Amino acid sequence: MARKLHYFNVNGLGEPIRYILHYAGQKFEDVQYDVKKWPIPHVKDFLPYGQLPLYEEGGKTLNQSLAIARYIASQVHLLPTDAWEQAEIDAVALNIYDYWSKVVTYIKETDPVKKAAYKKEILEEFINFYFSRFEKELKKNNGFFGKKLTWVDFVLVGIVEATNLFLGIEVQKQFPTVQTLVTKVRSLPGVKEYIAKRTPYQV
Ligand SMILES: N[C@@H](CCC(=O)N[C@@H](CS)C(=O)NCC(=O)O)C(=O)O
Repeated sequence: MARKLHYFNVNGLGEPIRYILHYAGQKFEDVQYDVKKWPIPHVKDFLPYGQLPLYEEGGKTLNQSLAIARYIASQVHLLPTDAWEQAEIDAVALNIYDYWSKVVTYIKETDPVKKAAYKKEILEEFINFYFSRFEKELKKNNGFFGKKLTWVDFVLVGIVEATNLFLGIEVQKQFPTVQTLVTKVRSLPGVKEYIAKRTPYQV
């Protein structure tokens, strides 16, 4: 079945989906758009909500990064089968995205004074608030958010990498269990080879 993932040539919301597809050994076309040339009118107009990522499979399309990651996970045994466990994993994904929304506010801010203030707030408050909770949840489960590796572990690693890219830090260094998860996911078969081959991202 033909699969295509449309996303930017950066490490953002589409990257964990790439990781999951590579880990699961799913063949897909990785369609990358140059973020520096965005918006590309004929692409933007083709997107249902004007945003990436977009996933295509068998002639159908799906937007929203979490819906895409979760759907692919369901096909490749990275989604728990128990409904309660699924809901717990969904909650983790939404908590991670609540954190990410703070960083997005910073990325989008154009006023330099406000931007500096947002950065300070993220570095001094939000990272600690969210990542200390991620640490706690990972510790409960032997280093994963669920009973074993699930799609949301990939989502956290993607958001850690995006944080590092946009804020110029290495956020995982302050949180040892998150750091272990990052190392584990980045070393998975398929993911490791993909990371070694990809062009380093810049913003
Ligand atoms: N909630 C959406 C957010 C998608 C989103 O923010 N995409 C950004 C890139 S990470 C985008 O397309 N930005 C370009 C634009 O809005 O024109 C998701 O999770 O997929």
